[in-house]
Formats: sequence, C-alpha cells, structure tokens
Amino acid sequence: MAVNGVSTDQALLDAEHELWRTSFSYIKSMAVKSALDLRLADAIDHHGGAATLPQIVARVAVHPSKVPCLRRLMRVLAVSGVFSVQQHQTVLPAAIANDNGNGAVITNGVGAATANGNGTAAEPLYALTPVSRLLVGSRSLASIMSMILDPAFITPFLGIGAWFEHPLPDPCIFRQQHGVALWKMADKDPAFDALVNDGMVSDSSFIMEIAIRECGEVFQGITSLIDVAGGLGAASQVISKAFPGLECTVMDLGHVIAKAPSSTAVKYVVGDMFESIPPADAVFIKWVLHDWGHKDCVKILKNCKKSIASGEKGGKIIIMDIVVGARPSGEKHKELQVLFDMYMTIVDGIERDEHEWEKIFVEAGFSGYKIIPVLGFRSIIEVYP
Ligand SMILES: C[S@@+](CC[C@H](N)C(=O)[O-])C[C@H]1O[C@@H](n2cnc3c(N)ncnc32)[C@H](O)[C@@H]1O
Repeated sequence: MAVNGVSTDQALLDAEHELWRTSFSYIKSMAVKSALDLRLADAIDHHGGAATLPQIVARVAVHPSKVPCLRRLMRVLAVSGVFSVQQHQTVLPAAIANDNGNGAVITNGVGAATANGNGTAAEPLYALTPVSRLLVGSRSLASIMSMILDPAFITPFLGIGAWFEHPLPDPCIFRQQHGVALWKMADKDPAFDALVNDGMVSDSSFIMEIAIRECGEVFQGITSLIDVAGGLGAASQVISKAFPGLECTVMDLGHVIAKAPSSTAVKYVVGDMFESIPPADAVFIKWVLHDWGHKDCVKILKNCKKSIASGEKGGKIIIMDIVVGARPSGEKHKELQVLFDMYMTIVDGIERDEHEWEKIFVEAGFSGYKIIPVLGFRSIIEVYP
C-alpha cells in the first residue's frame, strides 16, 4: 500500500515476498521433477498412501549421503500441495531416545523427529494428496509431467529473454535451442520420441475418460472417426471402448504409427495432415492445433472438412484444446491457460481465445461451432461444416 505516493515498509516487504516466490517457482518444478525421478509417490503409495521418511527411503534410489536432504525436498513438496505432512508417533532407536529427552528437534539421519523423552518421537508422515494421486496408478500423469520437465523441453526457455531481444531468424524456441523442429527430433531420436509419445498417452488416457463421462454425447450418432495426429492412439482407445460400434482410426506420422499397438479395435494409418485426411463421419483432433499458427490451422481444418464431406453421418470436427477464458470456469483456469500460451512458444504455437478460434473456423469454411468447457482448463469444440 502507498501512503502519499510512498510505499510502506510492509508493502515493500510484501512485494519482495511475491518477487521471490515468483522467481523461485522453478524450485517447485524441480522438486516435482525429483519426485518423478525418484518415484516418491509410488513409494508412498506402496505404504498405503502414507509413509515416514525411513519407509520412503527404503523404496527409492537415494544415495545414503543424500538422505538428510530428502526431508528438505519433502518439505517443499508438502508446501506445494504435492504431499501432505502430519506428525506420527514412532518408537525411537534407544540411542536417539536417550540422547535428547527435552523435546528438542533431533535428526535421526532421515529427517527431523521430535523426541518426547518416553522413547517415542513425532516422525513426519508424508501422505498422498489429490495432486500426487495423479502420479500413481494406471491413469497416472507421471509421463506427461516427466516430458514437460525434461531438459529438452526446459532448456529452450532459458534463452527466452534473448529470443525476445533479438530478431532471431527462428520463431520457434525449440528449434532455436536444438537446431531441429520438435517433430523432426522425435523422428530421429527414439528416446525423445518415446518421451513425447508416452507423455501424450498418459494425458489422453486420463482426460478422455473424463471427456466420455462429461460430454460423451459428442461421439454419439457417428459411425466412423478419424483421430488426426492421434499419436499412439490412447484417446481413440478410450473412445472405442466407450462406443464399441464406432470405427476409430488414428492417423499420424510414420515414425509414430510404427510404434502403435497392434491387435486393437482401433486402426492406425500413416498420413500427413497437411496433405490429406482419410474420410470419416467425424474428425477428432486433440492437442494438435495449439502447436500450429493461424495459417497452418486453416490448412489442417480445410483438410478435416474434406474428410467429413465424404462421410455419411455426423459431419463435424471435434477439437480438444484450450479456449482461453472460456466460461464458466474461465477465471479459475486463466493463469494456467496463460502459462500454456507462453509455453507454446516452444513450437511457435499459441493458445487461442474464442475470437481467435472463430477466425480460423470461418477462414477454413466452417459455418458454426460450439464450445463445451467441461474439461478443466481445456474445452471440447464442435465445429460444423
Ligand atoms: C501434441 S501431440 C498430440 C497427440 C495426440 N493427439 C494426443 O493428444 O495424445 C501432436 C502429434 O502431432 C503429430 N504430427 C505432427 N506433425 C504431423 C503431420 N504433419 N501429420 C500428422 N501428424 C503430425 C505428432 O507426431 C504428434 O503425435
């Protein structure tokens, strides 16, 4: 707060606090990355969803010399809401119990325990929260988070200041950093390809089950669906299970389709969405258009329109992507949507508001659209020819 135009000390300290918090946000990201690398959530899950530090240490690959530091990592993850922490009475080894009988904090090698003088101590108990529950089990988001936090995806952002300052020839910061476009790198480097594809599978497996529950009606009444740039087809696998009568085909680049699962109800075809898209009643296109600029999106959607023109029923495009500010939950998700928009500079992509989407649809020759904002920070958009 300012008094006569001069900030009070409290206002200065509050502002300093915010500046540090924002500048230190990357420590939270790196703590999540450590949790993923060490599989901390799995270790806690193994103990029924809550575990002491010694129990966690017994299940993760932490070097003994780093064990004392793990408590500090757990504390960051706890203040970030990834885990919760409670005190838990534990019987102390005799040497420790005798060492300190006055309730002072002592360290037993893996964390801080408070001795209470009767041979027991309050040992922190770390528990899974709704956030870390998303990192365990069959619908885990661990792979997509590992992808986002991989050095290949982080390092381009270290040069973002210079990217803004200079008229660099390349609008794409990934290519600027790595000398090759993301999808080209995926083609050439199998480990990177697996990182991307597995990440996408984890995201699709998670969000598509919710999509089917929240707005499954968008897939009703169509008999064939082409999942454009569908990766390894996790989204189509979920759709196909929910609608067994619906013939689902995934189209993607050759190096992706080569790794697609075989013997499933879903078909896979190699194709380039900038060239042509096989005919179907409806096109599904998830988390693709935000990778591309306006002109490229118009081109892709024109090809989508040609695909459904030859289909018999349905005749629509089903887009899953962010619509920045889409109501009713626009304000709640605005921060994440804006962060995503900045993030998409990695491939010279963009997150669009309704107006920007509409311009693309009109230019691609579509007559109408409907935004269904029921997927958290993302929406489904139905687009009609
Ligand atoms: C962000 S991923 C999305 C994958 C999938 N739709 C999902 O959400 O899980 C983008 C996909 O676009 C594919 N892709 C890139 N360029 C393509 C092109 N020209 N034609 C077809 N697919 C392409 C990539 O191989 C990758 O699988």
